[in-house]
Amino acid sequence: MIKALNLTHYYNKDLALENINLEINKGEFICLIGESGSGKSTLLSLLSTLLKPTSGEIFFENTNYKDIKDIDNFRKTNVGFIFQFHYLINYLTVKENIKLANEKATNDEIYNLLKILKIENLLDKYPNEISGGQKQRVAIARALINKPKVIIADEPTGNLDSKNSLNVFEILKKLSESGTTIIVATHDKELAKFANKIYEVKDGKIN
Ligand SMILES: Nc1ncnc2c1ncn2[C@@H]1O[C@H](COP(=O)(O)OP(=O)(O)OP(=O)(O)O)[C@@H](O)[C@H]1O
Repeated sequence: MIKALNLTHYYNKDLALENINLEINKGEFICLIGESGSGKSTLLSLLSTLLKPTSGEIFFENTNYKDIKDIDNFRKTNVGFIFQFHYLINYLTVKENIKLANEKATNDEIYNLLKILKIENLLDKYPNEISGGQKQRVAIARALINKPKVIIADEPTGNLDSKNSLNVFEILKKLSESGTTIIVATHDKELAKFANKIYEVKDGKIN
């Protein structure tokens, strides 16, 4: 589904990733592990079109990223993002935060999604009225509302306790089992065991 060929990325003159080759199939759950600064976030940014590689190619369902005309629209329709910090807007309710990602989402769609994530009772709450784990589940709902084919998550549990972290990975696992491709960067080797494949990024390389 996603294929990366000989990806190399420099920030100015600093090499961040070198000659990465990856093939990710539909519904796979991939974990990138590695030390801080090893290049995980850079790789996620390249795979999700947020960043253009210095050299190399990336294909999405056999289409070269370079041939995609409207990359913003491509990203909006195909990729859902989850980050370490939830980036919810404090003066909007849970429902309104999710609507920001998809203004056409109906109340029923939002309710059903929140029900799957077991937070349907939080629909009209504001972010500062709910817990950290609940906020991250709202962020997951926001990433899912467009029914993306791929979820890219960068340290999605970096800010959560172990129980909530486990819960987030269980949700991601279920999503992959229903066909969504999941690519996650994490420091946590135990949580990485949820993945079908673990890649270690070290000094900008995958061995
Ligand atoms: N925007 C940027 N400009 C310049 N250098 C950058 C930028 N982003 C990352 N780097 C550098 O690229 C290298 C890889 O960083 P990256 O953020 O991809 O690592 P990481 O494995 O995700 O780290 P962490 O686990 O701390 O998030 C590091 O040396 C970092 O300093």
